[in-house]
Amino acid sequence: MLVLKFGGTSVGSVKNMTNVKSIVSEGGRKVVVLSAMSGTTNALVEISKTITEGNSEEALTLVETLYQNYMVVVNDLFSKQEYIDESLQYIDGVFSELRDLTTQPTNKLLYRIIVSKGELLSTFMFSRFLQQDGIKATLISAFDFMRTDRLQEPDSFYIKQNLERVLNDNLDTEIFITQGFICLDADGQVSNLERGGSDFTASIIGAAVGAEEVQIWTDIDGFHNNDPRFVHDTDAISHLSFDEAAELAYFGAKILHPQTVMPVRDLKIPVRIKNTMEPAAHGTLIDDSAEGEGIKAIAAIDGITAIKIKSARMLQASGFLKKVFEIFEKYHTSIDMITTSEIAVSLTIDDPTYLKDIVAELEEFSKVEVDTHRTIVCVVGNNIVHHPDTHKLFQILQDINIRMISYGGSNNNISLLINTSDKTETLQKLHRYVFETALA
Ligand SMILES: Nc1ncnc2c1ncn2[C@@H]1O[C@H](COP(=O)(O)OP(=O)(O)O)[C@@H](O)[C@H]1O
Ligand SMILES: N[C@@H](CC(=O)OP(=O)(O)O)C(=O)O
Repeated sequence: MLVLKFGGTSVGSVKNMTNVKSIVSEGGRKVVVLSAMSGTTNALVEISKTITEGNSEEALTLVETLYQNYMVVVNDLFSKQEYIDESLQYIDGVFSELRDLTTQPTNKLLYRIIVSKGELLSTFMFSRFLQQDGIKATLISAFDFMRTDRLQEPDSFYIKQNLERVLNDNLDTEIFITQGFICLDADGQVSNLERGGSDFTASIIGAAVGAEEVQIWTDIDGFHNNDPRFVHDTDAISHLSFDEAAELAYFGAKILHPQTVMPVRDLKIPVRIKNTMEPAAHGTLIDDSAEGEGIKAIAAIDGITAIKIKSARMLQASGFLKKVFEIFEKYHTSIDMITTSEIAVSLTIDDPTYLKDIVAELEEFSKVEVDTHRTIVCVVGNNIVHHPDTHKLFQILQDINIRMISYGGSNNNISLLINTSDKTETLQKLHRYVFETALA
């Protein structure tokens, strides 16, 4: 069994959906996980935000604009009248629900119901697109098996049991199509795996069915050695270990959802990143073997807040860090980077939801400084901490104001905290140096 996930761009046009059709119609039994058509989830988030702001008239206008886009897609996608009629009926149902929702009182559930519609629309239309060509494909609802527990983690036992049941109900099916991103929560309410979560859906399914491989099909020829949105001349990496891929994804490589590697790592199920527009390209293989020395890739994550906690009480006192960490734990806020001196500790968080509460509690026993708009740049490679030339990175960045350095936490990762305004320059300088010297 294979699991293939196609992202927003891959299902974002008739041309790309035609590529996806030819990719999925080859080979054996598979589960195909689809995202919403590109732009749809953003539009749904905007609709939900507009409703929350109390502007239901504007929300209705946004719903109508999106509806018109789908009318065009149906006309382009289908040639046979029965498929046009069936799709129009489905789309009309979804959009009449969205119109009703524009006047409902807002809450988290309303948002989740609204954003779930993108994947429901794309999977419905793609399954009918295959059927129009006589390709047998069964649409299965993620709501029938994909569920999170009280800690909002995937409920792997529930998922395995229910997915097996759904697959066994359709023993003669070769191609299953399902929605990425969406799921039910522990109370059985509509929920999701957070933005970009379809990759995570694919690896959760891969683990549940014991897949041979999980394939992430996207709009680029693999995991690149730097962020192509900020640096020219980046190259696809042919191989990454699970650890390397996880670090890069966690520290901002948008191509992979940060949690994707988690469900498959222990089961040693490889993840392959492929380009829907260029299926013959090698792509990137992610598995449990580490190979080569030197820097493999650079990534950056914005929206980081740095917190410096200074206290005379820290001097030669044990238990100070415990006290600090307990506050972050209390507010379910995870810490990304940390450096300490004898009288101060600096750390970073990427979720500032509870920043005010955290600072208030820290100020009860220390002096606190907060810096927002920071970026973590992360350099990843096999055993780079021990590479004799690694220190030269800091010479290259002598004009950049580096606020924190994390070196030696793992052998494979060096992280630097910089001002977000210096991000592009930092990525470009590192790229030029690293990939044109012996460090690569
Ligand atoms: N290191 C990287 N390698 C490849 N792509 C990257 C990297 N960092 C950022 N990206 C961006 O990620 C995009 C693909 O991710 P995403 O938009 O989530 O795809 P999809 O819609 O297929 O899920 C690429 O088009 C590229 O601009
Ligand atoms: N549609 C969702 C889930 C997703 O994973 O999308 P994509 O695969 O296009 O990044 C989102 O936009 O967040």
